[in-house]
Amino acid sequence: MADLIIDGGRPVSGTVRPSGNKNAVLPMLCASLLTDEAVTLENVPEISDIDKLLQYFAAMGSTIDRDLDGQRLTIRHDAAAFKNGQAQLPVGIRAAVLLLGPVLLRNGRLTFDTTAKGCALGVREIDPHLDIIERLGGRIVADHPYEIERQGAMVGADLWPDYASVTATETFAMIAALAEGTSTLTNAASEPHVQALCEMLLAMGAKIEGIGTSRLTIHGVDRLGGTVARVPDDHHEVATYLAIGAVTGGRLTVETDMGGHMPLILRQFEKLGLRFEIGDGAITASGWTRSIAEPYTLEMLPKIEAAPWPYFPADLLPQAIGVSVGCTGDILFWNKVYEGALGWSSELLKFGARVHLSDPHRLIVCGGNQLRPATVEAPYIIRVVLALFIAAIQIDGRSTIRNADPIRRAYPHFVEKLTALGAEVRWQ
Ligand SMILES: CC(=O)N[C@H]1[C@@H](OP(=O)(O)OP(=O)(O)OC[C@H]2O[C@@H](n3ccc(=O)[nH]c3=O)[C@H](O)[C@@H]2O)O[C@H](CO)[C@@H](O)[C@@H]1O
Ligand SMILES: C=C(OP(=O)(O)O)C(=O)O
Repeated sequence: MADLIIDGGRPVSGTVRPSGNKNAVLPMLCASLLTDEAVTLENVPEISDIDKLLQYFAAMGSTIDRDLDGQRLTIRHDAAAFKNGQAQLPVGIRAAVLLLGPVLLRNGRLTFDTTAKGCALGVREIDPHLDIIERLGGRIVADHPYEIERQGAMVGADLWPDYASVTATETFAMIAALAEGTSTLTNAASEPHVQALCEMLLAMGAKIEGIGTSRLTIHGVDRLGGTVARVPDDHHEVATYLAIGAVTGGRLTVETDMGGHMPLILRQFEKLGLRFEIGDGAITASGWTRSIAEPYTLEMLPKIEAAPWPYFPADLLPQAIGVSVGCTGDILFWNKVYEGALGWSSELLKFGARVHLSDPHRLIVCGGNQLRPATVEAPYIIRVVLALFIAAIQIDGRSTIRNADPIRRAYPHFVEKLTALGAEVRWQ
C-alpha cells in the first residue's frame, strides 16, 4: 500500500478535465458480453478496476485493443473462447457482481466464489442480484460457491425490489434486454451511470423505456449488436476537484458536459460556503466563505443527506465532510445508504476537527477549530481517501494519508493532475 504526502495550504488553480466515470465504464464493459460483435468505448479512464476486469476478459479469451492515450478501448468476445475460459471472477471490486447476468446469458451457467465486495462500506449485498436472476428465470442451484444456471431463455417479469440498487438495476437491464417478453423494474436506480448503461444498451438494439426514472420497462429482443459508446465524465470527480480548488483558495475550472447533473450537488457544497460560476461546458470554483449556511428554520441543524439519485450521491458525502472541517458552524451529514460508511470519521480528530458519530448513518461536524497537519489512516474506501485529502490540503504543513491506494480505483493520474494545478502532493 502507498501513502500520499501532502504539503497543504497552497492554492490549486487552473483548468482540469475529469475522466470517464468508473461506475459507468464498468457496467458498460460487462454489457459488451451481450453481443458477439465488437464494442468500442471512448473516454475510458485509466483505473485499476478496469485492469482487473480486462484481465478476466483476456483470461476468458476475449480480444481487447486498448489505446491508453486516446482513452479508447475495443473489446470483442469470441463465443467459443469465452465458453471454454476458466478464470475466477475478479476480487476486490464491486463490479464483479455485474458479470453474473451477462455470463449467465452467454454460458448458461456460472460458478462464483466471491461476494463481490468493493469499498468497505458495510455489507455489500448480492441478494438483490440473485433475486433478479431468479425472477427472470435463472436458478441458484448451490451456494458457497454459488452456482447459477438457466434452462433456455430468460423470461420477462415484473419486479419491485426493496430499494433502488445501482448495480442490481444494471443487472436487471442487461438480462431483461435479452429476456423473452416484457420486464418492468419499479424502484429502479437512475444515477447518471445507470442512465449511461441503458443508453448504450439502446444503441446495441435494446428496447428500454423510462431511462432516468424509477421505473424501467424493457421489451426483450433476440439479439444485441456492437456499438461505439462514450463513457460520461465522472460527476464525482468533477465535484471533488471543485472542492479541492475552493478549499485551497484557488480558482479551479473543471471542463465537462455534466453540468445538467450537477445542480443539487453544487447546492450541497454551497451550504459549506463554496462558490461556483457556471459557464458553457465548464464549472469554476471561485471562492469559499468557510461558513456553513444557516437554515431559516431555527430549530434545525444544517444538513447534507445522501441517498439514491436524484438525491446527493453517497459517493460524494465524504468529500463534503472533508470540506466541512474547515468551516465555522455545525452541520449534520446523513448517509441514508450505507450502514458502515462513517466509521472512519474519527481520523478527522487527528487534524484537530471535532466530529460526533451519532449512529452508523449520521455524523455531526462542529466547526471553528484550529486545524493542524496530521498522519491519518485511510480505510479501503475510495471516497474517504478524498475526504482526508480535502481536509489535509486546506491545512498549512505536511500531512500523510496512509494506504491511499484505493483512489487508483476511480481517480486516474490524481497526483499528476493536481501537481499540474500547483498542488504539492506525491506518492511514497
Ligand atoms: C460499482 C458501482 O456502481 N458501485 C456503486 C453502487 O454500488 P452498489 O450497487 O453495490 O450499491 P447499492 O445501490 O446496491 O447500495 C448499496 C447498499 O446500500 C444499502 N441501501 C441502498 C439504497 C437504499 O435505498 N437502501 C439501502 O439500504 C444496501 O445495503 C445496499 O447494499 O452504488 C452505490 C450507491 O450509489 C455506490 O456507492 C457505489 O459506488
Ligand atoms: C463505493 C464505490 O465503489 P465500489 O462500489 O466499486 O466499491 C465508489 O465508487 O465510491
